[in-house]
Amino acid sequence: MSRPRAQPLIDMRGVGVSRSGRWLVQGVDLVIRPGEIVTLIGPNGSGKTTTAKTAVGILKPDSGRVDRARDLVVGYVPQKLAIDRSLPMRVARMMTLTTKAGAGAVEAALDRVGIAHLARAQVHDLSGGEFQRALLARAMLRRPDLLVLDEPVQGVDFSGEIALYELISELRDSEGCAVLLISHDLHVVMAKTDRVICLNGHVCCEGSPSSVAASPAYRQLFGDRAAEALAVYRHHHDHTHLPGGEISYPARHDHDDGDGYAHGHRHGDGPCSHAHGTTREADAAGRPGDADEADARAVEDHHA
Ligand SMILES: Nc1ncnc2c1ncn2[C@@H]1O[C@H](COP(=O)(O)OP(=O)(O)OP(=O)(O)O)[C@@H](O)[C@H]1O
Repeated sequence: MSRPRAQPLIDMRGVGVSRSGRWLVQGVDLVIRPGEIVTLIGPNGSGKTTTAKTAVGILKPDSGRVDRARDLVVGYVPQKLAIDRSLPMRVARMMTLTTKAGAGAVEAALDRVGIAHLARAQVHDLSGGEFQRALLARAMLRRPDLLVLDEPVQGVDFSGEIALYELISELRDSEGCAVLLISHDLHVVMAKTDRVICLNGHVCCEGSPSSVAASPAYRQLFGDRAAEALAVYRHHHDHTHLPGGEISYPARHDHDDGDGYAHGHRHGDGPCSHAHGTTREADAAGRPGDADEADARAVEDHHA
């Protein structure tokens, strides 16, 4: 699965897609290297799905070119699924609708995303977060070089959203796959994202989450308020969930509750305003030693 860094999995240059005489996207450059997490953001209709579909070969470009690594295996979780969730179907069955896999592999994949206990559950009984995990597990069954996730946090509440982003970055680390993530949610960009590409029919700007948030093109597109609402989340692996449901804390940890200052506490010591196990990387202007995040702005999230 690991390929030399010099060889991109996807290399799009000047790509345009046109329908009915209208350019849906134009002049898009997108390079995805092995193990990278690249996030496409942009308003509704800005061409994120079109770009992702063109990257993986579902759509053909009308201009420019797309090069893909030889034998590239893609795990694609589309935004809209052709699965009628109201029909009776067990989770384990859904896993093998599009990919051949034995019962052991299905069980392992569900276990990997934390829902092994739901293998025999009905798909229509799953919560939004569980359903997204099942789709992730199904995509991982293919052992992809590149995982493409179109709006993976749809139908997921705020803390579930953070947990899903965590899971995605853990899968990247353990499986070594690259991830192309699509989001129109400007409030949260996972901290593990290597690069954000901001689209609006063309690439407006690109870079680390914090540099994109600070860029004039991003601010022009989404406004200063949106730029300030971009929060970058970090996870501190500070505790272990024991089989009996108890939580073990090996040591105190430092975190930032959004006031710009890190301080130590443990869950259970008192009120903890952030989602379980996750802290917000707030206004890094006041945080020394994190140059990459230097321009990050974070304000109270709009989900609270
Ligand atoms: N087959 C098609 N024919 C004509 N127009 C299309 C087609 N597919 C997409 N479009 C249009 O292209 C534009 C980009 O669509 P796309 O789905 O790529 O945007 P998006 O950024 O993913 O949007 P969203 O955040 O709403 O999912 C939209 O205006 C859409 O209506």
